[in-house]
Parts: sequence; C-alpha cells; structure tokens
Amino acid sequence: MSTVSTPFGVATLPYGVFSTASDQRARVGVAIDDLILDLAPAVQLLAPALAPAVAGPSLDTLLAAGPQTWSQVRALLTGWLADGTVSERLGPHLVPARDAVLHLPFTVADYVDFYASEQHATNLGKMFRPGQDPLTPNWKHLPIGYHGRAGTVVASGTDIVRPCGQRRGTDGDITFGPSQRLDIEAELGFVVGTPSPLGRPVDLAGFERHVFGVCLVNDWSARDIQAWEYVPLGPFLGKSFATSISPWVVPLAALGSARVPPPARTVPLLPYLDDSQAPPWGLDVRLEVRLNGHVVSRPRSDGMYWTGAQMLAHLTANGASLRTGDLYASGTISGERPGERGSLIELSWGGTEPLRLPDGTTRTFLDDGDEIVISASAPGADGVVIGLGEVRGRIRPAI
Ligand SMILES: O=C(O)/C=C/C(=O)CC(=O)CC(=O)O
Ligand SMILES: [Ca+2]
Ligand SMILES: [Mg+2]
Repeated sequence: MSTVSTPFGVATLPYGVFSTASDQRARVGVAIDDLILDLAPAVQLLAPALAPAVAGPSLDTLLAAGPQTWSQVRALLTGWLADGTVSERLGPHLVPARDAVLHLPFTVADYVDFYASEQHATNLGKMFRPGQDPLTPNWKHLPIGYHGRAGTVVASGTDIVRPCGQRRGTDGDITFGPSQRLDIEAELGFVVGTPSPLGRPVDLAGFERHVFGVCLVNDWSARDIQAWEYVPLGPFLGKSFATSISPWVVPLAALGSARVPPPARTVPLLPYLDDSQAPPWGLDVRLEVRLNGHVVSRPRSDGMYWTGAQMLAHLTANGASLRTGDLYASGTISGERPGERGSLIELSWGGTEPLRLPDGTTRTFLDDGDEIVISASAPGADGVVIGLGEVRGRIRPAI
C-alpha cells in the first residue's frame, strides 16, 4: 500500500494528454481529483481567446506560449473551480480518470540527465570507482550531466524490454546478452516551455520564465552495460534504451510551498551558479518507490545539492539554446538514510545486500515481470498536499 498520497486537488491542477474509448483523439486535460477536464472545449466555451494554447493534441503549444499564458490558464481554472455556477457548466467536459488513456504529454526535444544528489553520487562513486574519492574534483563546482536519448523517453505504463548489450564479467570475459543488472533511477524531471536563442545563456532568474513544470522520471539503467562502456565519455547504451516519465506535468506555480533552500555549499560557486542571494529553488518532493507493490524506498529531494535553476543555468552557460519540450532530469534522488536511496544498485549495495521483499522473494536488480511505480507528493500551502502522480513500468524479457 502506498503511503505517499498523490492527490490532484485544486491546488495542483497538473496538465496531461488523454484519450477515451469513445473519443480516441489525444487532447489536453487537467486532472482534478479523479476527474479529467477536457481543456480545449472548456476554454473555448468560457475564455475563447486562450483556446489555441490548449488545442492539443499535446502540451507543446501551451508549453511554447510562455509564462503569461501559463498563469492566465491556471487562474482561469482556479476561478472556475471556485465558482459553483461555472463548475456546473464544466460538467459535460469532465471525464472519469479511470476511463482515460494517458499519453506522453509533450514532444520531448532534447533530454539531459544530471547527477545532482550528493548522496547518490557518493554511493555510485564508491561502487564504480573503489579506492578513489567518490566525488570527482568537479562535482561541487558544476552540476554534472550527460545528454540522453529523447526518442526513447516513453509514457508511464509502457513496458520496458530488458536491454541486451556488451559487458565484462568478473572473469574478464567480454560477452553480449541481456543485462543482468537492470536498475531504476527515481528522479524529478524539469519540462522546458519557453525556448531561448542560440548564444544566449539563461541565468538563474530565467528558470521561472523557461521551465513550465515538473514530472517524475524513471531513468532505467543497465548497470553491467554502463560499467563497461562509460569510460571516458559517460553513459551511453546502458541508459538510452528507455526512460519513463509520469503523464501529469505539475506546473511550477503549484510548487511555491515546496521551495526550500538547498544545503549549504561547501565550495564557493562561480557567479552564474551562485544562488545565495536568489530565492531558493530547492524542492521538497517526497517520493516513494514500489517494486511489485512493496515500498522499497522513500527518497526526498529537499537535500539535493544542485537546484533545477542551477542545472538550467549550467545547461545553457555555453550558449546552447533551449527548445520547447526539452526535458532535463535531476539525477537519482537519494537521501542520507539507506531507506531513501533512489536506485537498486544503492539499495542492494552493488548487489551484495539483497533486498528482502514482504512476499518472501529477494532482489538485487530487476527480474522479468517486475513492476516499478514511483509516486510523489510535495507540501502545498496550509497543509494541502500537492500530488505529482506516478510513473510506472514493467520489465519484459529480452528479445
Ligand atoms: O558515477 C557514475 O559513473 C554513474 C552515475 C550514474 O549512473 C548516475 C546517473 O545516470 C545520473 C543520476 O541519475 O544521478
Ligand atoms: Ca539518471
Ligand atoms: Mg534513460
């Protein structure tokens, strides 16, 4: 049973794309409790000037429309829901969530994955590079990341085929075959709306103008393929076979009460990353990772060393442009305590300490048929909980 409740109350209002059996067009929806508001006809009826922004069939147009439109659409929704007479007129455009199929919510442009949790980076450093300093010399000077594969970002619920690849066994033999160390990474994803021109870095304050909202990310990782291939250019096929994202994108506007100061920095930051005078963009998101229904971890993002604003500033510091639909993820979220680690390689300490599940089975890495569900919530104003929904995926045998 899940203990993280992920309600989509009127303080959350996340955006997604859905269809139903009776109307198979993909269209933009807003989740409200266990209902989905079909946004285009509702806006057409009550505020037609904004209708083009939510026309669908994806969130792309809304993302590109920029922060003024984002606030206008959210204000409309909040106003409608507070006004009983309007809520009644919305009735015909509300669909029970259980009747909806949820799709990939936006066209993923570029996909970047960071490495922003000090605890995760320390744990992985110990396992991948024993005998060396777990944190590389650059780690506290810049948010480390790599470019992933946008075309293999998939909607929650998509089955994940166990990848095959090259790996080196303990005997030194190089073989090709199904990954034997298939893992998860529980992460937060930042969805870029407003593009930026080539040659023009986005500063820390630009975060709110360019980033529309957040989703949950499971960056599936084949540790055996990764360990053999990653020197010197970083992750490649060990992470490019599939990355799952949650169907609902929660706007930054819903996360005001979840903002927290990041941990004290132990190394002075260069000016473009120095957020000591800026309003903080650390986020207190509480995740829960379930394997076949059993909770195996409860990571929290409030201790992440690097914030989403710093990641964006670094990502564009060389003048790289942003496109609508760019997705960048935080990197695995791991806390101080063992029960807060966001990957199986950490939870089973490189496979040496198998996890014992309540159904009597044990796991180091994923078995075929295993299902992973990552859900999350964040604090809202006045004790309200902001749900981030969930991202789900089941492992299918290698082909
Ligand atoms: O330290 C390494 O060599 C590898 C690290 C990762 O696998 C982490 C990664 O993909 C980024 C992250 O999720 O934190
Ligand atoms: Ca990752
Ligand atoms: Mg991936």
